[in-house]
Amino acid sequence: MTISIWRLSHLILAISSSLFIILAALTGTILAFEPISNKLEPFAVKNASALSLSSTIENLKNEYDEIINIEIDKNNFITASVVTKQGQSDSFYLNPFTAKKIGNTIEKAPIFRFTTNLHRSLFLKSTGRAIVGIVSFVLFLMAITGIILIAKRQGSLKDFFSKTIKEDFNQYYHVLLGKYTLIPIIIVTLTGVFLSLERFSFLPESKTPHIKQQQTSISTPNTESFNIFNTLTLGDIKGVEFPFSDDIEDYFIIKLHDKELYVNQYNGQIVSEKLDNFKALATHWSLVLHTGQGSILWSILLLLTSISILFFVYSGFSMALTRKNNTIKIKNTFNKNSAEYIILVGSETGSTFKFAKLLFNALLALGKSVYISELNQYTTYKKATNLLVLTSTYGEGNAPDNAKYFEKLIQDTPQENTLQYAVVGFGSLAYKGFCKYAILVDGLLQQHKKCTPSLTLHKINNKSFTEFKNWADTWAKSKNLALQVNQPKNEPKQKITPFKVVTRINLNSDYSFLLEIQPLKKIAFKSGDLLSITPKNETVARQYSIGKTGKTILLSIKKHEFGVCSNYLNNLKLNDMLSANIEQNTAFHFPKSAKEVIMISNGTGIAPFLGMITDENLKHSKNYLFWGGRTNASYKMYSKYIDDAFYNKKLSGVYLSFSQGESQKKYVQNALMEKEDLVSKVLKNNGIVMICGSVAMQNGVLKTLEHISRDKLNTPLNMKLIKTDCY
Ligand SMILES: Cc1cc2nc3c(=O)[nH]c(=O)nc-3n(C[C@H](O)[C@H](O)[C@H](O)COP(=O)(O)O)c2cc1C
Repeated sequence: MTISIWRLSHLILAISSSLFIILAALTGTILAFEPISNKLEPFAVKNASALSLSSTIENLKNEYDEIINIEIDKNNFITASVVTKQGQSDSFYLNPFTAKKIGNTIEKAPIFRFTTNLHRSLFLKSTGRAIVGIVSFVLFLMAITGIILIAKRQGSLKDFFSKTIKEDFNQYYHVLLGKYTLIPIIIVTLTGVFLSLERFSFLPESKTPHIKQQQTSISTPNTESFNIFNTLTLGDIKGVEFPFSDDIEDYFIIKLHDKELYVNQYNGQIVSEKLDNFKALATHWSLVLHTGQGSILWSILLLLTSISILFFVYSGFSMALTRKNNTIKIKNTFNKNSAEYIILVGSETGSTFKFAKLLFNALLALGKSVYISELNQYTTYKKATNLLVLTSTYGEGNAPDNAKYFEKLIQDTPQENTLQYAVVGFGSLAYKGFCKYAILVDGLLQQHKKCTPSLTLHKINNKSFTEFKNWADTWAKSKNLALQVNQPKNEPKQKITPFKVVTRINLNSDYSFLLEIQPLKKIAFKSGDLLSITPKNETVARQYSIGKTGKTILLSIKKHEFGVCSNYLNNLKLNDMLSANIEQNTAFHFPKSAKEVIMISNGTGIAPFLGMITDENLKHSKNYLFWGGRTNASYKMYSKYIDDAFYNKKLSGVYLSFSQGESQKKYVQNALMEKEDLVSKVLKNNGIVMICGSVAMQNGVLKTLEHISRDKLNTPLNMKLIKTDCY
C-alpha cells in the first residue's frame, strides 16, 4: 500500500530517534518540576521590584562590611554575596528592604542534577550534547510533518483547530494533543537546537563593544545621590557587581535586561555601556523557554508537553503497527490482463484492504480469475468484465492517498472492454461528506463510456462487516454467484445480545409499528445507536436507529410487503425473544453541550428522538421537534412519548406536517420554512440540528436550512451544526 510522503517522513524520523526522544521526554518531565518547586519557595519579597537600587545598596552597606554582588533570578529571588561585620563571607536570599538574610540559596537537588546531565548530554559530554541537539532538530522536523499531517486530515490548514472526529483512541488523542502541543514542541525543540549550537560555538561571536562615555569631575562616593541608582529599581536589573577596590578604575557593573553598564563608584556617572546583542538575548530567552524558569504556568505546559511526547511515541507506533497489520501483501495469481474481475482499492489507513481481501478470496474460492490493486494503479484490463471499487474517504471528503491519481487516470486510460462496475464507499457518518470520495468515483464511472453499473453505490458506515456482507450478498445475487464472504477469524465477533419484546404497538395506517425490547444481558447503549438484526435463517442484517427509553430499546419499524426483516419483527409477539447486536453511533448521540437542539425526522426516523426526549438527564437544552408523516393517524402511535416530553418541559415546540392531510399537503421542509425565525435563531446561536429518516427528506431539509441560513443570517449553512442519520 502506498503511504504518503509526509506520513513516511514522520514515521522514519520517529523510528530513527524514538529512544532518544523517550529519554529526552522522560527527563524533561522530571526537570519540569524543578522550576515549579523553586518557584513555590517563599523567597520572593513583595514589592521588591519597585525598590530603588540606591535604597537597596544603602541598606546593604549599613548591614554588611563588604558587598560583592547582588543577583535577581527568574523567580524574583534576590541573592546577595557579602562579607559580614564579623568578617565572614556569606551568600543568601535577601530581603532588600531590611538587608536581612531570609534563607540559604537553593542547592540543585541531586535528582535534578543527575537528570539535567542526562537530558543535556546523556553523560557523554560533547558527543552526548551533539546527539541531543540532533534529536531536538529531528523532533522539530516531526512537529512540522505533524502539522502537515493534521492539516491534511482536517482537510486544510485553516481547519487545523476544528473538531477532530473520534474513530480510534490512539488516532484521536494523537491528533488532539498534537494540535495543542505542537507550538510548545516547536519552541522547546528550536530552543534546544539553539542552546546546543551555542554550546558548540557554532553561532557568530558577539562583537558589541562597551561604549565609553566622557567623564566629569570626581566627587564623594555617595551612592545615595547617584542619579542612575535612584532611577533604577530592582525590577529593572538582573544583577550588580560591586567595585572590587577603591581604585577609580573599578566600577559598579550593572546588568540590566537588555544591556550592561559600568558606573563610576565616585560620581555615579556611566563610564561605558554595552547593549546585549541578539545572541545574548536569544540565549537568555532560549534558556527561559526551554527550562520554564520563573513561570509556573510555562513549566506546567512544558511538563504536559513532555508527557504528551511520550504519548505520541506510544500512540504513533501503535497506529503504525495497526496500519501494518491492516496492510495486505497483494499476491495476485492472475495479472491485470488475464483476470475477469478487477478489484481496485482506495484506502488511507488500510482497513478497506481487509474488506477487499475478503472479496478477493471469496471470488478465488469460486474459481474466478481476480486481480486486486490500488486505485492509483488503474490501467487497461484486457479480459476484465467486472470492476469492483472499494474506497474510503479521507480529510474533508477527499481521496485517500493511494487513490489521488484515479480521477485523472480514468479519463486518460482507454479501456477496450465494457466493465460492469460497482462501487462500495467506506466512510463515517460523523463526517459531513459521508463517503464523498466514493460518490465521486461512482460519478466518474457513470460517465465513462465503457462502464455500466451492476449495482448502485453502496455506502458503509464505520467499517461495518454486516453492511459489507449485505452488499456482497446483493452483488453476488445480481451476478448469480454463490459468493461466501466470511468474517475474518481474528476479527472480533459481533456481540449478539438476546432481547425480549416487552411492548408492541400494532401497525398504524402507515404500516408502521413500535416495539420495545429489553436486553437480557447488561449492555450499554444510547439513543441514536444502531441495532443490527439478522432474522432467523437469514444472512443479511438490517439496521435500525434506536431510542433508549429507560432500560429498553424503542424501535419504530415500517413493514414492507416483502421486507424480510420488517415482517420478521412484525410477527414478534409480547415476550418473544430475538437476537441482535448494538453498534455505537457516537456521531448521532444527543449533543452534550448544545443549548438548543432541533430534531427533524420523517416516518420511523423519529425513533432515536423518542428516546432522547424521554431521557431523564435531558435538562441542559431547549429542544424542538419537527416530524413529517402521512396523516394525523400516523402520528397517534408516537403522541404519548411526545406529550409526556412536552409536559415535562423536555420539548419546547412540536411541529407536525402531514403529506396527506385533510387540508394542504405539508412536508417537514414547509414546517421549517414556517418557523424560519426559530430555525435561524438556533443556527445563529450554534444550536445543533439532528436529522433522521429518509435520504430524500434529508436532502430537502438541508436545502431548506441552507436557504434559511443564507436568507436570514447571510451566511452559508454551517454543516458543523448538522448531525444526520439517514439511509
Ligand atoms: C482523518 C479522517 C478523515 C475522514 N474523512 C471522512 C470523510 O470526509 N467522509 C467519510 O465518509 N469518512 C471519512 N473518514 C472515515 C474513513 O473513511 C473510514 O473510517 C474508512 O473506513 C477508513 O478506511 P481506510 O482505513 O481504508 O482508509 C475519515 C477518517 C479519518 C481518519
